[in-house]
Amino acid sequence: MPYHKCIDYSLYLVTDSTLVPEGTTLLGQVEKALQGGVTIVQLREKEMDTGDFIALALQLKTLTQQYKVPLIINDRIDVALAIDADGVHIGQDDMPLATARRILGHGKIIGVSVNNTDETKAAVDGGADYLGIGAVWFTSTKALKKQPLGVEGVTRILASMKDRRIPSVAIGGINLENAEGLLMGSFIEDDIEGYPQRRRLDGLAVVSAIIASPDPRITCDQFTSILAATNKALNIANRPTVDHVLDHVEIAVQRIRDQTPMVHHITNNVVINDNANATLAVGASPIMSQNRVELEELAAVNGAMVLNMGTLNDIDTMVLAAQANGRHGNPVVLDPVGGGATTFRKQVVQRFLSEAPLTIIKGNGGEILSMANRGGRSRGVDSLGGVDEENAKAAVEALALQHKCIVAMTGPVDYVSDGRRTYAIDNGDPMLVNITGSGCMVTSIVACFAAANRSDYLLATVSAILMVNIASEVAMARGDVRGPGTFRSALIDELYQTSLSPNVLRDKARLRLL
Ligand SMILES: Cc1ncc(COP(=O)(O)OP(=O)(O)O)c(N)n1
Ligand SMILES: Cc1nc(C(=O)O)sc1CCOP(=O)(O)O
Repeated sequence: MPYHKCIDYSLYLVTDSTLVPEGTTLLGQVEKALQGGVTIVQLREKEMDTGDFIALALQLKTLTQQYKVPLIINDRIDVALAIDADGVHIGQDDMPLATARRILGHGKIIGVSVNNTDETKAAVDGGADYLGIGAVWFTSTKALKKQPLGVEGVTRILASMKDRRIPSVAIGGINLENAEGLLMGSFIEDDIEGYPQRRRLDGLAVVSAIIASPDPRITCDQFTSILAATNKALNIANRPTVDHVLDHVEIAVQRIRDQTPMVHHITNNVVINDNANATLAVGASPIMSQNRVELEELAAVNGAMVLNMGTLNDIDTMVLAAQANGRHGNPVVLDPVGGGATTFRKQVVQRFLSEAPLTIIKGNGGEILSMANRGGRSRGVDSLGGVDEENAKAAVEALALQHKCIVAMTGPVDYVSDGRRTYAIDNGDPMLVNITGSGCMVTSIVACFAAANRSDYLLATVSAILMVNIASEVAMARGDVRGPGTFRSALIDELYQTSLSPNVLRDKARLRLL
């Protein structure tokens, strides 16, 4: 099953088949590393013929998919395309980033090697998904063209991404002895335009210390413990700041408009027209088919899938459609409408959780609390009663960790989490509760953002919810809005591509990192 989740760069294995110990194989070493907690794998083969490279990459893809870990291909975009890998890593002497992006599109991860602040700026401005900062230290794995950076040089590069930060891993000479010093030593804290910024490496990229280890599982266990201990010591866990998220909203909106992803909805009869219009308004393309015959074909061209439980007709088709989208690597968004209201609906939710590859679950307070077994009252499809922040945070985090997906709980305050990072969004006009299906509209827009922003589904979800909420505030402030009827039309207007500029979003956003 393809990878659907947020990218965890924390323990990044870069392979080298020339370094595997005698009596072992590359695939065997990678499997042990995966068992030990590697979170992302890059296939790096410098001397292999294309045919052999593709054959090995396919085998590795089968393996990484079993562990739900993304597979990146070093340098070779042709190989990445041939095996439909999750992305590529390119160096300064490889294909230019803009060309790679044009070929691969925005659905794939592109990492770029950087060794100084100019390269860093160019990679960030050029739309890289992550940076490989190196070399930190001398290494016998590769002949270096530039002087190693040391911890100080890595820190300088991290600090240079002052107001635009993208995930960053360090590479070169990293082992169990120096990893902690690197993570602790390159941590920086500063204050940018009133926002406290904490920055640290998002991960360690390691070749020889893992691939040449007599037991990669134990080695990776030890790296994982070091990463956890430093996270605890620094009291952070790869949490992008509010400022970074706001930067991302601008990019995320633009990506939908550039890509016009198709979003397949199996949604409820009450909201189908509004869902389609909201999808169109943000720049995506809706298709509302419920017909099983065409679902595989649709999944091949879709950008994302919405499963909305409101009127629940053909549940088998919903599961099959989600699975088809999963096979094609499309994010699947579940809206468990009324999920806690009846025994039947609770059973359907359980079926989706076990059989559908869910990327994002978006529900109201009652639905999410019910799924997290923390109470949750519903009347029909409406949520009853308020949810205090502590309980909301605990519920979204627990559910996200349990199901390895993004969870969003919408209400007067919206909470979005991947289990490690949780955001609260205080925007949104109260008039939203007076139009039926406003929550379903949010789900459609979450799917649009997820379709076009696959490298970080948490940020995609936060961006989507912010956009709808701010659009509701802008709509309500208009002189021509007199009640729910005019508000509904105004909301679609404000979601429409040209009306809600990134600057308006940035000015109005009330977002908190919990
Ligand atoms: C995560 C990561 N960072 C840096 C590199 C180095 O890539 P590149 O500069 O292309 O050099 P080669 O790997 O091709 O020798 C990397 N591979 N991975
Ligand atoms: C592949 C690679 N790239 C580097 C860079 O500086 O960009 S250093 C490097 C090799 C890292 O190997 P090891 O973990 O065995 O030291």
